Amino acid sequence: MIYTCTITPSIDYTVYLPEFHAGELNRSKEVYYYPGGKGINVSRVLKGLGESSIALGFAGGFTGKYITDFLEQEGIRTDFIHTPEITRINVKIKANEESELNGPGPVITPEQQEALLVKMKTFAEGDWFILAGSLPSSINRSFYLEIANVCKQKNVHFVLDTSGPALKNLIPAKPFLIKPNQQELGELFDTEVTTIAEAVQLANQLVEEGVKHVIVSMGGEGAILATKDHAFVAKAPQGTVVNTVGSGDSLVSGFIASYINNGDPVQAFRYGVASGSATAFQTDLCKKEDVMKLFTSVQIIPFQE
Ligand SMILES: Nc1ncnc2c1ncn2[C@@H]1O[C@H](COP(=O)(O)OP(=O)(O)OP(=O)(O)O)[C@@H](O)[C@H]1O
Ligand SMILES: O=P(O)(O)OC[C@@]1(O)O[C@H](CO)[C@@H](O)[C@@H]1O
Repeated sequence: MIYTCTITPSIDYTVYLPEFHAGELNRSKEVYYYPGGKGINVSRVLKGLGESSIALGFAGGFTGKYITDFLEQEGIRTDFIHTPEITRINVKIKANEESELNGPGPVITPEQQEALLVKMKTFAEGDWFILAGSLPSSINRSFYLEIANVCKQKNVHFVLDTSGPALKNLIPAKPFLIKPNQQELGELFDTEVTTIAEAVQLANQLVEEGVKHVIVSMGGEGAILATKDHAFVAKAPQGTVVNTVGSGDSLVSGFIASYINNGDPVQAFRYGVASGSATAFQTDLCKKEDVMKLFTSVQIIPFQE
């Protein structure tokens, strides 16, 4: 079974308008209310790619109920721990440029943290656990290490898509896959990543530290994949960008959906990049038919200095 875990879910209130003027009243004729948060996006994309998952994490209030109902209507199983706080609403403005306004995550009590660990006790060998999205610093870092430890003890594939200190602290847990974007990779090493060669060099360092697969997503440029055996560069397909929110999550989902069926990281990488771009080219997250249309146009080449 694949479990996704979103500690800080959201409703993504996405507003389209031709131009956005800060400091003025802006009116939009096209808005969407999608369940969001990186793990939840992964569950939704997996479903669209024909794979089932169970969405774990913390949700509360009317917004938490909206998310739960939405996912269940899409046929996605949920097992959220309820918070007294309402789940945040993140605002995404799609105008001449993309702007985002994300709220803070909830306070998670020690009892609620324990409740998540109890759910993890039922995991079986070979399962997948995808911890994705921001990890509030109000939660002690030892909790995240404990989560990673449960995965290790149970031989569960641990996939991590987060950023900042939480990402840094969990590298020693040797995840199966991490997917920083270019900026997040730079933050991890306290530098700025401007070229593919720099991204590959830093990704290789993470592989040396024990991460099995490092994918660095680079928006419209594509992505790179580093493993202990090789490094590949993928060029993203061309298309009209509509909404890139969730494209990184789609890359992760596509990689996993393919890998669990063929165990081939390069094929999985191609499918992942096609999934990321398929999402970038539409308002909602991608489905299998969108990905298949782009799959063959993703160019993958071995990295050369
Ligand atoms: N402008 C674009 N054109 C084509 N493909 C894109 C574009 N932007 C993103 N993608 C696709 O989506 C993948 C992930 O994009 P990106 O690097 O923006 O992820 P991210 O920053 O993690 O996104 P998010 O946090 O919103 O999910 C890219 O590797 C690429 O395949
Ligand atoms: O605040 P976080 O947890 O870093 O990111 C949350 C978020 O921006 O990420 C997803 C896209 O990847 C959106 O659905 C959601 O609003």
